[in-house]
Amino acid sequence: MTRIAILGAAGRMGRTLIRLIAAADGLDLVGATARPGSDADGLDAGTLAGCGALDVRVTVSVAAAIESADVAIDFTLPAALIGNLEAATAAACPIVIGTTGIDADGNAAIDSAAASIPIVYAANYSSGVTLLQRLVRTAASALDSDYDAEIVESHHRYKRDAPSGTARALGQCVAEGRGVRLDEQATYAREGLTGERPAGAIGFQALRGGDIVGEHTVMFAGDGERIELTHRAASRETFARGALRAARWLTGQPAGRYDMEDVLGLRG
Ligand SMILES: NC(=O)C1=CN([C@@H]2O[C@H](COP(=O)(O)OP(=O)(O)OC[C@H]3O[C@@H](n4cnc5c(N)ncnc54)[C@H](OP(=O)(O)O)[C@@H]3O)[C@@H](O)[C@H]2O)C=CC1
Ligand SMILES: O=C(O)C1=N[C@H](C(=O)O)C[C@H](O)C1
Repeated sequence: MTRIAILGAAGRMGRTLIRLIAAADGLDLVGATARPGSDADGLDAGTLAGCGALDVRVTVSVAAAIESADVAIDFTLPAALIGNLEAATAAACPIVIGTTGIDADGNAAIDSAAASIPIVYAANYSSGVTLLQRLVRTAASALDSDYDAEIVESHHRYKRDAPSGTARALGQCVAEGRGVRLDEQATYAREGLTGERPAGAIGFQALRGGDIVGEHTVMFAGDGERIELTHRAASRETFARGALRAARWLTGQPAGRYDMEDVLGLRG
């Protein structure tokens, strides 16, 4: 039995994860957190998620939520990440992180915590996007920079960060395939008298609307042809199933920072 604590239990992903844990064999929900001041504090986590009471109270204390957990799963907001990492490190609790919009300090905090506990971080836990990242790296290394790279992502109206973490990760794959630095080539959105497109730019466009779960296209536009690699998620369960797979896998790993390629055994 893998005992799991969900950090961010009141969110769209948190509730999806709780429902899947409740329905799964071999998984047990033992803790759940909400933002301090949240109406969800003190509620039964299963009732909150809409799958019936699970006898697990939502708390604002990360330490209490992870006390008896084999692994924590974090789908919160960037502002919560450092505190969650500190609590996981203090409790020696492995953690799967799905939160996006993390800045350089947050990223450094993950690296630092990974020196003492095992951590999986992925901007997208779907198997399809994990494969897409490989395809994009391959395409970018095969095509010269006359093929302009543009990344277009679409998400629901509630999403708070842009471009998506997945879009940034795909941009990183283009940069790696080309052997360049993303921070030197990235162009975010366009407006006004922009001038001609700089050679080698990696463009990002973010669309927001309705209930779109998450769609990403990487376009390589050349003269006379273009290649488009697209992934469309139709359900949040796709991400949640991947995160649960990562959680099961992580409990057997030594301290270190891992991603979905490690979880899926795709590393050469
Ligand atoms: N890696 C992946 O595969 C995926 C990543 N994501 C990412 O996961 C994150 C969450 O997405 P989603 O569930 O849609 O967003 P939501 O806004 O629905 O959920 C985030 C939840 O975290 C809560 N929260 C904020 N601060 C804390 C805290 N300190 N402790 C506990 N809970 C806290 C929020 O509470 P409140 O609303 O009260 O502020 C909210 O309930 C986003 O960064 C998103 O981009 C999403 C899908 C897939
Ligand atoms: O906020 C979301 O919903 C999603 N966020 C992740 C991201 O920023 O890439 C993954 C997925 O696209 C859904």
